[in-house]
Amino acid sequence: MLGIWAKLASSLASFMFVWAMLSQFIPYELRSFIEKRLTHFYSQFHPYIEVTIPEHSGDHLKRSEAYTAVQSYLSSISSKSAKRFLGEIGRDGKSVVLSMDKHERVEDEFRGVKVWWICGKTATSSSDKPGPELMFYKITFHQKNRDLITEEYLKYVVKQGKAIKINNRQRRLYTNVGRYSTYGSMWSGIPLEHPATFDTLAMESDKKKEIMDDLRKFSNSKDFYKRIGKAWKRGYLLYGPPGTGKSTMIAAMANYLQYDIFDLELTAVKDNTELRRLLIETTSKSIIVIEDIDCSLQLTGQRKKSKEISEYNELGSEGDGKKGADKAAKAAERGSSNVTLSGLLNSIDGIWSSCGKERIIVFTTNLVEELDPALIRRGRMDKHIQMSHCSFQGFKVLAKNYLLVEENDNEDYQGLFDVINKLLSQVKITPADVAEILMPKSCEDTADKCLQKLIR
Ligand SMILES: Nc1ncnc2c1ncn2[C@@H]1O[C@H](COP(=O)(O)OP(=O)(O)OP(=O)(O)O)[C@@H](O)[C@H]1O
Repeated sequence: MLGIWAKLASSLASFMFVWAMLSQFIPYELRSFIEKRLTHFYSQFHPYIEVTIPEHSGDHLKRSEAYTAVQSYLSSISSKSAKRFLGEIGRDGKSVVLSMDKHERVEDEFRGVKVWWICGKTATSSSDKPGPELMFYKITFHQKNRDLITEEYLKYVVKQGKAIKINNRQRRLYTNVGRYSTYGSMWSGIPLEHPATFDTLAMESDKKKEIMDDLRKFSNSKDFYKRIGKAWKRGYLLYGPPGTGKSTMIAAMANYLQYDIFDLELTAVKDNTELRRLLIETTSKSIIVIEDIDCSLQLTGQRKKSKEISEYNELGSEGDGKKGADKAAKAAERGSSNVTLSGLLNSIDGIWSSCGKERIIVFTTNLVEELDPALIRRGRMDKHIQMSHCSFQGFKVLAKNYLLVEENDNEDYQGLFDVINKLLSQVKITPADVAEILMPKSCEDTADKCLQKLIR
């Protein structure tokens, strides 16, 4: 029996070899006609089904989403079973990204059912001559598993592949530059490499957990938003004194969800039309940030503006002088932008209701009570988060970040931590100030000394 199969296999191999040699001399149209007929003939007796996922679907020049998702999925599983790889340097310039080599076969298993993937190239045809070669992935499986594979496995592959792609992609921080770039965009992007995470954020742990749960729930709620007929968006208002970690929180949010950040500088936006265009250009899975919204908009005219300038100048003289002065300058400058409150509200509501992509918008402010209620009403800014002065829990996070010490590491620290705990309940100090004091400035600055300095 084995002998018959061996003979069959060897004749098939010889046939394939001869065909490969001969086919080079056969005109393209005739060759593809014969190949189609042979494939049809072969499929009559073959109990396996093949599904091809081409690089491009239809006339689109962009790679199809299914193709790139399959590619990411297969790169992740092929490291286990493929024998040959194509290696490429990743976008970060350091990591090596492996993908399947041409004609490499990769086996996968789904609920006990085996499938085989192959990566190949095919020549496209235009009316008179062969077109460029295009890549494809082909999956082969037994026909008895048709429903499982086409209805469940392929969806699973695309979902997994998209998640892998998002995790691997280099996230970016975009700012609006006030003019068009060479690509015709008003946004200019750089890699987002802010290291802040919720672990390093000084804040009470239950408050952190509540925000993380809210973010996760939002990003997993595509179907929910579709069902209730609302745009897939969520607004956060972060308010509190300067130096309490509002910008740090935004970076932690982006790192947690693997989103890009679009930092919108409203004072650089000419008018409402330009604002609308900027918002339309933002991509899915992004956080649109308007920092210091109170300084960015012409809310109630000149009188208010001059009041703000003096308030920020006072803020500047209290502590973080540069920031206070910056904000005063911003408040003075904003008269040059013609963006109006109603323009902002219409742009935000308009863009979000018309596209099905997930977006978070964050406003930050030091003066929440000054904001127009329409701007921050629930439904627009769904979650209001107060960033407050440093609590004992927040201090413990900073001590761990900056000095690598914890309360019960030894008795000395325990004593110092107790004093700090008591002091923090009486003194208002921002996490930024605590961080600055805890930061060792020389080799002599031991953890003990930095903690003593904070107490003083
Ligand atoms: N809650 C925090 N957790 C960890 N680090 C913090 C926190 N708050 C402030 N810091 C530190 O202080 C610096 C300034 O903080 P950040 O810019 O996030 O404050 P902010 O509230 O956005 O200030 P502003 O309102 O002036 O923009 C940060 O670089 C960070 O090192």
